[in-house]
Amino acid sequence: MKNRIQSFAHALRGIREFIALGANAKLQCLAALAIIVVGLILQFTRFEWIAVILCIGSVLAAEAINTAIEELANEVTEEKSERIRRVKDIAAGAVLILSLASLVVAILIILNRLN
Ligand SMILES: Nc1ncnc2c1ncn2[C@@H]1O[C@H](COP(=O)(O)OP(=O)(O)OP(=O)(O)O)[C@@H](O)[C@H]1O
Repeated sequence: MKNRIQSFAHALRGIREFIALGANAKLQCLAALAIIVVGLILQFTRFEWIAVILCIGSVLAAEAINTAIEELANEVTEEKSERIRRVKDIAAGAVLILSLASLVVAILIILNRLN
């Protein structure tokens, strides 16, 4: 049980560090807050909230993994490296894919509410 609590504490420390490290993370948290406020104003339905929560969770989790990959890559080498460039670009691409998909979901939900 103590191990479980310790793992949870480590994961919470990881979330704190990921938000402190990345400017992107702060922006994404701000965007999440904005859509939550819009949802409260437009009174999203239960299923719309499910979609929004999944989108927010996916983007933040992808950004956290991206940050972890960047940290690891920098530990491997801070010198110019084609492979490190590719690794970082692909990880950033994964965040972009989820961010764009989430943007489309948000737009569709908002348009649906306004109709
Ligand atoms: N060691 C390296 N060798 C070659 N290119 C690199 C290297 N480190 C970073 N890059 C390039 O610079 C970009 C930005 O990398 P950086 O580590 O500065 O991340 P960042 O500024 O936090 O970016 P992101 O917006 O993706 O979080 C990478 O996507 C990659 O194209």
